Amino acid sequence: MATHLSTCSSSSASFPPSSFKNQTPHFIKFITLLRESHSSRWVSQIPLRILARKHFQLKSSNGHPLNAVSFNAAGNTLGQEYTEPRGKSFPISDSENVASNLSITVVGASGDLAKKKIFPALFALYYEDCLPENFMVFGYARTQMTDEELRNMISRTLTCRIDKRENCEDKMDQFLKRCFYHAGQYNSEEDFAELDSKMIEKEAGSKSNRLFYLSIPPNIFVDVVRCASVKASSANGWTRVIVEKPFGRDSESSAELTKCLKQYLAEDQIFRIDHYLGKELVENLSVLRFSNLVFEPVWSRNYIRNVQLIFSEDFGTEGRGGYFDKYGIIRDIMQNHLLQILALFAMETPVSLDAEDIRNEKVKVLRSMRPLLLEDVVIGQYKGHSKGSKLYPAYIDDPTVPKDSLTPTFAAAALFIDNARWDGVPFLMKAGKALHTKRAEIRVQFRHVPGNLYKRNFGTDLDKATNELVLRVQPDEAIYLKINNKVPGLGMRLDRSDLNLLYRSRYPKEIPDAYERLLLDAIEGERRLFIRSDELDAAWSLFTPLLKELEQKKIVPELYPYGSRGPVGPHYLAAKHNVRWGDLSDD
Ligand SMILES: NC(=O)C1=CN([C@@H]2O[C@H](COP(=O)(O)OP(=O)(O)OC[C@H]3O[C@@H](n4cnc5c(N)ncnc54)[C@H](OP(=O)(O)O)[C@@H]3O)[C@@H](O)[C@H]2O)C=CC1
Ligand SMILES: O=C1O[C@H](COP(=O)(O)O)[C@@H](O)[C@H](O)[C@H]1O
Repeated sequence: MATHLSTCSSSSASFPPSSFKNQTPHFIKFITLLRESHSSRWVSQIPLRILARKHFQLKSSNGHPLNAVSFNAAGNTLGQEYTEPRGKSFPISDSENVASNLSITVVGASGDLAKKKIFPALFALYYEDCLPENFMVFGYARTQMTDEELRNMISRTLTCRIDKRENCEDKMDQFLKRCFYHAGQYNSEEDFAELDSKMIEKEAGSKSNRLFYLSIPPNIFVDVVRCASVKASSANGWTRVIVEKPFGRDSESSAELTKCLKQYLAEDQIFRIDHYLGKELVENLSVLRFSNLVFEPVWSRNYIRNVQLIFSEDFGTEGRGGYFDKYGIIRDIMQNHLLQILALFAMETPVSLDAEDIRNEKVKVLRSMRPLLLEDVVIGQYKGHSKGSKLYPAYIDDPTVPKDSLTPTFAAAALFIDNARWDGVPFLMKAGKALHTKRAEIRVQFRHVPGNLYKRNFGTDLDKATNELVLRVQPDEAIYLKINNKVPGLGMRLDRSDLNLLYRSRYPKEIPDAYERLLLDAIEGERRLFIRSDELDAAWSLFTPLLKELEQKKIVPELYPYGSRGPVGPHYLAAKHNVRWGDLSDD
């Protein structure tokens, strides 16, 4: 049976409360007796949900008791005093949180990401009973809309899980009733003050926690944070802000953004999202490594020959060319998503699963890495292509992209971690748009078996006989290990097979979207899957010199046809480091 670490619950005043619904009868009896037998005020005053939490069952995504980080007795995540951005400073007690409101404001509610990911993820959390009883969702953007129009817009994007459809329509109606809209400018304190009034009205006077999701272009991040923190932050609970990428274009602009955000927010109020960290297989990477004895001992240069981080999409920048042309694939995918996976993959065993322990280890990896050199990078850009009667556009056919754009839509790079564990092991990244397939995977190629007894059976190409561990992040999540085995029969013929953990066979239920996990964690104050500012600085330090050189030298990307396997450059790059791309043999 699978062990489920993450469970959610909602509150109730009756006894036994709804939060006890998953408790054993034994536990409920124990709490009942405890309450009945203690006349002392301390037990009778402990809210029931807290007693339930302190027992064992509610878990956030790191396996810690739900709320253990954000709702601890000291008041906030690190046990420090919570500093509220309007200048007030006070501890928040556990009991105060029990009856609190949660208001989630999606800034940029009219946009693509909000419709595609954020509202559906919020609904999924609601459906799964992961949101507190008193929660509300506010949409904020410049577009004029009524509450009803927002609800219509959202309702078109909501879906029920394939495996959980019970009462789904009713749940949708209930969810939509909790959604409200406020139109305003992003730099208007007045408009945010009106939003605040609307929130207070709906919050019905009780204590409120507020989460703002900045689903807007980065040039207006700071305006929104200023207006929201000055005029719409919670007066008596926590205020947190989820910031979407891009976090700057290089070290300087990123540092500037961090500095500006920190004028209004403390670091622990800022949740920099990298949605790849919320993907199921990326979460499983550490579990696989640290909870199985067979992997950790081979997780080093002694056994691993190279690691490959591969991302490809079978569509171009359609509709996002304006944004993409300023950033390119290196900033869009490599500097964040792939580098985050690399850091998780390569980190030393953290002291614990606490956010700071994990982020400390990740930052050490990033700081041990060599900045990228131009000679270890190749770039490409897709060109138009016709297949039968269908015409596929070139990147520069996008009307929002300049005709002479040199922005890479494809890149491959070899990175190195100069520490004792990984010295000399190439970490190869490859990312591209408009390729022949959509996939994201981590491939670990092991060294040759020394003095292999079966060399004769493999022939001379030992590369073909090395073990390879693949974590297929998407689509069709799987973890498989390529091994050599004997073909059954009287002879001695060797074969390559896969030991395959295919998620859809093993776990026939829908895997939650990454945004669900991340939103839940932000609500819980769990920061493990969010990027700390020093991680961000270290990540930019690796890529900034290369990005500047590419731009200053106006390096021309190698063209590749839309829908192809990309340019040939990556093959030379891999060969230079004695690597063979693993995805070629798996296609
Ligand atoms: N879309 C995606 O798949 C992904 C997006 N992101 C990031 O998420 C954020 C939001 O993305 P997305 O929803 O695609 O963005 P959109 O371009 O759809 O913008 C979101 C909203 O912001 C407002 N807006 C757009 N452009 C401007 C502008 N120049 N000035 C002021 N307001 C503007 C619009 O609302 P209104 O006019 O009503 O005010 C729009 O509906 C961005 O930071 C993006 O980089 C990250 C990963 C994936
Ligand atoms: O952050 C981004 O990610 C998407 C790909 O995300 P996925 O979860 O669908 O794999 C990518 O299309 C986009 O360009 C980038 O900004």
